[in-house]
Amino acid sequence: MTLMLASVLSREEAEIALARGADIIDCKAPSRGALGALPLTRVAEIVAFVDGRRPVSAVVELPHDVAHALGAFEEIVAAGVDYVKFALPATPDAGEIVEALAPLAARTRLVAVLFADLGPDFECLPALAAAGFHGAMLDTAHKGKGRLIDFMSIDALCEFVARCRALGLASGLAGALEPPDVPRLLVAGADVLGFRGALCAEGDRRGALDARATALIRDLIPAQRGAEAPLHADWSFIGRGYVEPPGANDTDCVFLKDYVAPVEIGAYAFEHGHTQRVRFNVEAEVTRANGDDDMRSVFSYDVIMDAIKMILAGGHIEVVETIAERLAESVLLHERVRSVTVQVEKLDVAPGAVGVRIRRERAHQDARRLQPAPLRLHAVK
Ligand SMILES: O=C[C@H](O)COP(=O)(O)O
Repeated sequence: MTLMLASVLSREEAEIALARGADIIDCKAPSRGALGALPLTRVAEIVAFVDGRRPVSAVVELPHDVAHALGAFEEIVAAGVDYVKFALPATPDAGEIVEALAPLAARTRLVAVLFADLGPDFECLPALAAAGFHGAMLDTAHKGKGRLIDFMSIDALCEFVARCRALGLASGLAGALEPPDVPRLLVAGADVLGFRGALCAEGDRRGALDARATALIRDLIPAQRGAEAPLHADWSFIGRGYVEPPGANDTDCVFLKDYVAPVEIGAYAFEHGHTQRVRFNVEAEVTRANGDDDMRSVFSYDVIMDAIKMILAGGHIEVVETIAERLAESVLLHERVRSVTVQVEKLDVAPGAVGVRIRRERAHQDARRLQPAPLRLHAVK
């Protein structure tokens, strides 16, 4: 299950985030950059207000020397937060910093933040796990220069999440995320998606938290609906519009037409080690949107393109049928999709095109039984 983290700068904003259903209240000073710390008194105020109703996280700005760093961490822990986040620099002394924080990690939940736009080194993940860190989060350092997804492909993000999971680390994704990013990122299966800008009026992270914007993000992330509802039941709601209006039976077609990508494909020896052009045509029959111009009620073609990219990122594939089956399977994970037709064509083996077209559908009730396994279509390196 993916939780929603909302970064707030005051008790008043914490109140909005709480009322709109954020799962984690994150204390942060957006005016101080990507990972700016709030004054301790403000953090303590937010902790007191939240009063155990949700976990609270807070940012520590890492001072230059380790001795002072430990002091800063101790102070924030004393303020009563449940998680402490800090930016782990991509510098040669990162290992030393992690080691120095190991004693603290034994008694508090530390989360190292890596910046996707500053060449993050995933090789630090095993060291974080060995030092007893709670988790690792990807964010962006330079706000206003792009979203997380601009700096890292969906398959790289899936790999980050999978590596964290394999090491027993919680994983988080953030970085100027916008509402349409949510259904795309849910596929990665991260433990947390973090937001600030998307929760503010006009998407301005330095502005005030906005209740409607916060509610939109909340609605796009499936929430646990009571103890009787198993977490995995929500997996089937991934995608824009996971809330299906009762009695909605009409369908429309969302399609991807003539999408051509270089693919390592072919069963012959001569087809290995290089790519050939493959054309994709996908038609998803989806429950009709309610026409209210609200992204919560539609299924996105982005999701189809992401699924293709993730499948191709897995490396060489022998036959077009495999791609078609995997693609149909991923598209059908989305509750709104009733059936899908996938056509995959190789363009470089004959004057025209050769390939396969398949149509797959699922019974409505089957969607509820889908497991929450993240869409990991290739081996974790
Ligand atoms: O920890 C999450 C963030 O505060 C992300 O902020 P942002 O959505 O403005 O990049």
